Amino acid sequence: MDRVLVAMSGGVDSSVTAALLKEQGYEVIGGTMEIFPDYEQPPLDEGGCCSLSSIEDARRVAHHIGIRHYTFNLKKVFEEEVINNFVNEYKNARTPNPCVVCNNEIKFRSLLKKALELDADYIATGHYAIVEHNVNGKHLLKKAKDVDKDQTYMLYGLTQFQLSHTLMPLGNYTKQEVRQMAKDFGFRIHNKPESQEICFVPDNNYTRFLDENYPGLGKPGPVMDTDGNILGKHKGLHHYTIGQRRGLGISLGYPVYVVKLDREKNAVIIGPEEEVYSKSLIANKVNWISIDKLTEPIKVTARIRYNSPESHAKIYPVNDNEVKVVFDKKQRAVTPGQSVVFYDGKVVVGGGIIKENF
Ligand SMILES: Nc1ncnc2c1ncn2[C@@H]1O[C@H](COP(=O)(O)OP(=O)(O)OP(=O)(O)O)[C@@H](O)[C@H]1O
Repeated sequence: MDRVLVAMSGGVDSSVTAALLKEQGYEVIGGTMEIFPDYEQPPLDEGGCCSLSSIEDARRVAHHIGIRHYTFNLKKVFEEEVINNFVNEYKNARTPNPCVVCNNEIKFRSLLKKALELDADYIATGHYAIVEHNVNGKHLLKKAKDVDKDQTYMLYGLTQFQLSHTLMPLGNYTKQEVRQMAKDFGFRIHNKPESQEICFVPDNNYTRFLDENYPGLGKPGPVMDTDGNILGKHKGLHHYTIGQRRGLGISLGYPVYVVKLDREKNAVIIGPEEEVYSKSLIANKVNWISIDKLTEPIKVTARIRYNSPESHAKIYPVNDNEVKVVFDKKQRAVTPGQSVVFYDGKVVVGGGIIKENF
């Protein structure tokens, strides 16, 4: 019988994952990660991911379905890999995706290591995505049936080794079906609200999180137009992101947007809306899933942020680590630090992190 460690957050999705796999005949073990640094522990009753009440929820579900449950303290590696990267990216005037780093470095590296140490064959999560093993010698990642919930954008960084040891049984269900299953399994948590966007940032207010915990991260500086004329003052680059219109405090008689964050000049560059669009980008830290490597240009659809639609593009090899993406139509707010993910229909081809746009 194959053994699987289910990553249990105490939420609906991972609880149903554990119950489904048990029904399918796996030997299931539950594992909950403690990842919040001590300064960010939510109050007991708030119940965000990996708060004490979430660990209790996960434990209760594990007991209910009759499986072993472990708690793993991964606070140190989470702080080193995810939070430090998040803070540094803002320091470097970029806009990060911490969930991508968490998947690559925490869930599918540190937690997978724990799973293998427990002699598990697989790790399973409640992500909405489909993993298909051994398709023409590849382990594929595909979009979820529930397109609104699809999480492949956050998972493109998984290696073939990681995918070979991964199960994501929710990919073929809609969220509504999963909630119904949670109810049918008799889980008290069946109507628990969705988890928030960035688990370690309260109320998704990342500027407050950065200002409170990392004072001095950004310094005030000039707001300029693309010709270098100074038009005002900003509060620190981490308060701004490309495409932003509100909160600039500048009136030029026409709408203006952030078009670039210039780290060298510590300047927010603004301009009219057409300057927010770009046709091409360079991405680095690329990872390929359905292909071994990019040797010649190919046509794909590409997504430049979590909730954006896919756009037609051609991707060109630059070197082993970098790729150039040329879109058929100009894209709005191509943002350094965000990931770009490439698809061939439902299949994830690969992706990388946006380094520059032009
Ligand atoms: N603290 C944690 N410990 C163990 N696994 C976790 C933890 N947080 C998240 N996961 C795993 O990662 C998956 C995706 O996390 P995400 O934050 O997107 O949660 P979610 O989609 O709201 O799922 P859930 O309903 O299970 O909380 C979860 O389904 C779970 O398998």
